[in-house]
Amino acid sequence: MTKKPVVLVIMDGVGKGDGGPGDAVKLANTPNLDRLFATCPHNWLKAHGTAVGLPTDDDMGNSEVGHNALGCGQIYSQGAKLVGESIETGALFQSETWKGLVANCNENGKAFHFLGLLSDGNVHSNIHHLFALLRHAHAEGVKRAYCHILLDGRDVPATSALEYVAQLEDLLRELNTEGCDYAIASGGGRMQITMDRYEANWPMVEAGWRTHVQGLARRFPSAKEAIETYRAETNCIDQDLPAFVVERNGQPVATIANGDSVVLYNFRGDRAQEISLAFDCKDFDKFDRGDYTGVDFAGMLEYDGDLKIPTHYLVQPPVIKNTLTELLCAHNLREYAVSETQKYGHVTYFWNGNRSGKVSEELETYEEIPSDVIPFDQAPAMKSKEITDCMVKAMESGKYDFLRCNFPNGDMVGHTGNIEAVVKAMEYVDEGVGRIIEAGKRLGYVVLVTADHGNADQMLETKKGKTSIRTAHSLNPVPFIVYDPGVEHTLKEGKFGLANVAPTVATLLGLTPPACWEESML
Ligand SMILES: O=C(O)[C@H](O)COP(=O)(O)O
Ligand SMILES: [Mn+2]
Ligand SMILES: [Mn+2]
Repeated sequence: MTKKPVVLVIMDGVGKGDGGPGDAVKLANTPNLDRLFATCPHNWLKAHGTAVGLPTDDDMGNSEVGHNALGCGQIYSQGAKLVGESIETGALFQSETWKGLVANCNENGKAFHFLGLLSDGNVHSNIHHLFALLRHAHAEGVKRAYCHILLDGRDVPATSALEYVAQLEDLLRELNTEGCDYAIASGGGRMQITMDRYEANWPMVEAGWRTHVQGLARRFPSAKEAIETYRAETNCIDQDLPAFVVERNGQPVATIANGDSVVLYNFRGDRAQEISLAFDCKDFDKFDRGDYTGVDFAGMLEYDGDLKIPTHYLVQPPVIKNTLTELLCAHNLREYAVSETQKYGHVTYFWNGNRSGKVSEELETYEEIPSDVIPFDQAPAMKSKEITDCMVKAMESGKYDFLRCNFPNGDMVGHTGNIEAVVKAMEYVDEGVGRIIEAGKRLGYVVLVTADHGNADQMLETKKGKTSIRTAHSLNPVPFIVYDPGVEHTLKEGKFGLANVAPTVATLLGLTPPACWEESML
């Protein structure tokens, strides 16, 4: 077995499509990837459902669960599953945190607010979790409950928001019993307010704060009217719809007032951390919170195990142990990771089991290239050139034993639904892969090419005979290619998933994968 240093290229959101008109990976001109598939050993890995710890094989993969599995060589039950189980067993409602939130409403006459992504995408949240929380709050005597809804259209069909709003309004009507006020109070598209990640765009979070907490957005009599009006005026898909406040008798239905109880019901951490900090931090300095003095705040999960964000949460996340980084550090091996802001946390925080800290400051080097704040279909190259430059430079330095990068293009442009731009995005990824392969050959590296889940490979979907643009991830398998010129590798036959990548990297580096890991493909 060779003991060359190893490079892992993660092409975010690049799976194996059906080769049809919605398969932007196939439509793109990708001479480098074509050559790799024609000449190198490769497998197709399962990147969705149970292979990455999600409840069922109907669940598409996503960056969190994908990078968790890639980085730890194991399959952990993930947030989507753990929250579902905690609701089912009732453990969530027995927690001190939940009891405290309810008691604050019942004993101090405060309102209960539920903030989160309104869909059944099961990537960041699940509307059924929200429904369970609302029902329980009502059964436990909470009189006033308000929903602050972030419209999805990114993990679910692009214009499906009204279906989820209708389901929520039905439940709220049922819970509006004598003396109760249960209502939607505010909302907006998830790419406009509240759900920024990795500090790419704090003004987005501030816009969410003004909407949910201060009631300062355009007012409508209902969420439905807000969505319909904005659609007609802007032609935007759900994720990009502007913020709105629901009003009644000339006043916002409810704003999040000092002392109220607030649950952020998203379970995934990347896009939940900034707004959590805004609610949770005493000395918060990212924007002016007005006359805010504090609320009883809880996240659905703990979003960062190292930074302890947020202070209070309802469900314990998977505690991911024995990661590849831990193994490498134990053997004094040096690692390097790079991406641009939008995926920087994916190759660091998600990769290392949702921990933002390092195992070893000395052995780990992480580099972030600032992302632009623009719709990515307008610039499908994103920072692929800069990521490649950094990677090649790190390879040339000869300092590192294991290097990884994430090219966001297939995924970030894929989510815009603009097929033409996604084709270009894939061509930029291919260029980056080509340069890294060339450097690998010149400098003596093994280069592995893979992905965390599909997206660019399925840009169209047909439902009930109607074909429309797909903005969500696909359920397709992803490639795993071994480029090691001059060395014969035989990949084992069998069914493999993302969790088989870390053991394969360990094997290439001459290390024995821990017994708790999945098996190496070599
Ligand atoms: O957060 C997002 O952008 C999407 O919901 C999921 O995309 P990702 O899992 O690739 O980040
Ligand atoms: Mn991804
Ligand atoms: Mn994505």
